[in-house]
This record gives sequence, structure tokens and C-alpha cells, in this order.
Amino acid sequence: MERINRWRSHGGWQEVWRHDSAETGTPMEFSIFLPDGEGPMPVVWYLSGLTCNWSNVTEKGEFRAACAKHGLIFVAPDTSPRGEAVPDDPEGAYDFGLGAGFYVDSTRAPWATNYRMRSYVETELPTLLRQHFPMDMDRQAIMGHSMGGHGALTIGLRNAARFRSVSAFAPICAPTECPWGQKALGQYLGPDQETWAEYDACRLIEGGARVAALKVDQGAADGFLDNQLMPGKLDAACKAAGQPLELGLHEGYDHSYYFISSFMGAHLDWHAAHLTA
Ligand SMILES: N[C@@H](CCC(=O)N[C@@H](CS)C(=O)NCC(=O)O)C(=O)O
Repeated sequence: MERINRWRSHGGWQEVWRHDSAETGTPMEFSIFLPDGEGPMPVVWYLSGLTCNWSNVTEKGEFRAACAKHGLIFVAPDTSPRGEAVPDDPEGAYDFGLGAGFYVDSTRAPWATNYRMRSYVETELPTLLRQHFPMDMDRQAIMGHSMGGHGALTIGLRNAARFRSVSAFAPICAPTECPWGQKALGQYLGPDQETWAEYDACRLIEGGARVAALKVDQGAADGFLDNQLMPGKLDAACKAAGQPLELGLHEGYDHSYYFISSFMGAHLDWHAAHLTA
């Protein structure tokens, strides 16, 4: 593992690291905010959306003040494998391939070799980082935005014992039912929709999965709200299953980091309350 940058910020260090991933077969980069102190400290995993790498939330997410205040380590992985040898959408579309790994372990050629973002985020990265940083792995939370909100919800639901709290900004709530999800899951996993279910938060909840604490915020002026994100389906699935959900709909906010940064502090305060209880 190689540290490629670091900046003093909010009484801690904002760092960027590169390492070789066995899962993706490529070098991968992530950012990590480390409050000062010996730790071990609770960890918040933040999964980003389409077109993003670690830099979007790190530069625009405004998470450091809350993380410093609460003593939270904040990790932002990339959203896909990268590199010349990694296959991409044939038309270079933003919603599939590079920057669009969907937190899936692909089972189909030519994607399956590198597109293993589920195992990378769920297993490889936590196993690696706990050896290098003062992380308290008994106190973990996961959050994300859009495609990363889908990642946070599905990884949280499949690993409920590991995360004390799960939250999302404008998540893709029902990927099996929206164009972004159908395009990605159809190609990464193939046409058998039974194999898609473990990558759909609503279907996981319908199938019995639960999390300890769940919070979602959504902008009402988000152009992707009705055709891609569908928070109403998550609300309905949670209500039917008895899964508590704190769902906020916010007039005037869109899909951007202006929305995310407005609610980031509240999400981190909420995670901290669960992580330090
Ligand atoms: N219209 C956008 C769609 C992608 C998009 O909105 N991406 C969101 C996540 S789904 C994002 O965080 N973009 C990067 C940023 O705002 O910094 C594009 O074509 O780039």
C-alpha cells in the first residue's frame, strides 16, 4: 500500500492511498480521513455514485468537521476497477463499466475478471485497512449516494451484524426495476433475474433481511427521483416488513453534492449516536 497524498484538515489527516487489489486485478485508490488520536476509532464507509471516484465526496462532501468532532474514520473507495485493460461500456456510457461497478461481483465475460466491487468493498478492503489504520471493526457504519446508496443498502442488509447503522442519500432503491439497474445487472450478471435479487434493497427486505438502523434522505427536485431512484418502493417494502426507516424528502434539493453536503453532518451525527452508544 502506498500513500499518494495527504493534507492536514480539521485537526486530522485527509489521505489518499493506492494498493493492488486481488479482487479487481488492478491498482485501486481510496481516500481516508483519520482524526487525530490513537484509536481504535469507529469507521464509516462511504460509497459513491455513477462517474465518481474517491475525489468527489472527499472534495465536496463536507464530512470532515463531523468526523473530527465524533472521532470517526471515513473511507471513500472507488466505484469500479480502472485501467487500459479493464473493459468499459462499448459506447463509453457513464452508467455502465468504468465508474459504474454497482457494487456487484460480475459473473459474465468480459466483466467478471475485474468487476468484483462487491467482494472488494465487502471483504478485501476492510481486511486490508484494519491492518493499517486504528479501526474499531466492532463499530462500523455504511452510507452512500445514488449507486453508492444502493451499495450501502445492499451491503448493509447482507451483513447486518457488521453495521450498527446504514444510511443513504438518494439511493437507487429498486435496481431490478429501473433503467440504470437493469442495464448494469443484466450485463454484469446476465438475464436470469433471480441472480439480481441480492443486489436489490427492496427484494432483500422482502426476503427477510433487516438492519439495525436505516436512514435515507432524498431531494424532491432530483431529476432521477421517479425513474431511477424510487424511494417510495423502499418505504413500502420497509413498512410491509416492519423495518424502521427514517425517510426525509427535501423540497428544492437535487441529486448533486450541494444536496449531499447539506445533510452530511446530520447523517454523521446520526451514525455517531449509533456507533458510540
Ligand atoms: N448527469 C450525470 C449523471 C451522473 C451523476 O449524477 N452522478 C452522480 C452520482 S449518480 C455524481 O455524484 N456525480 C459526480 C459529482 O457530482 O461530483 C452525468 O452524466 O455525469
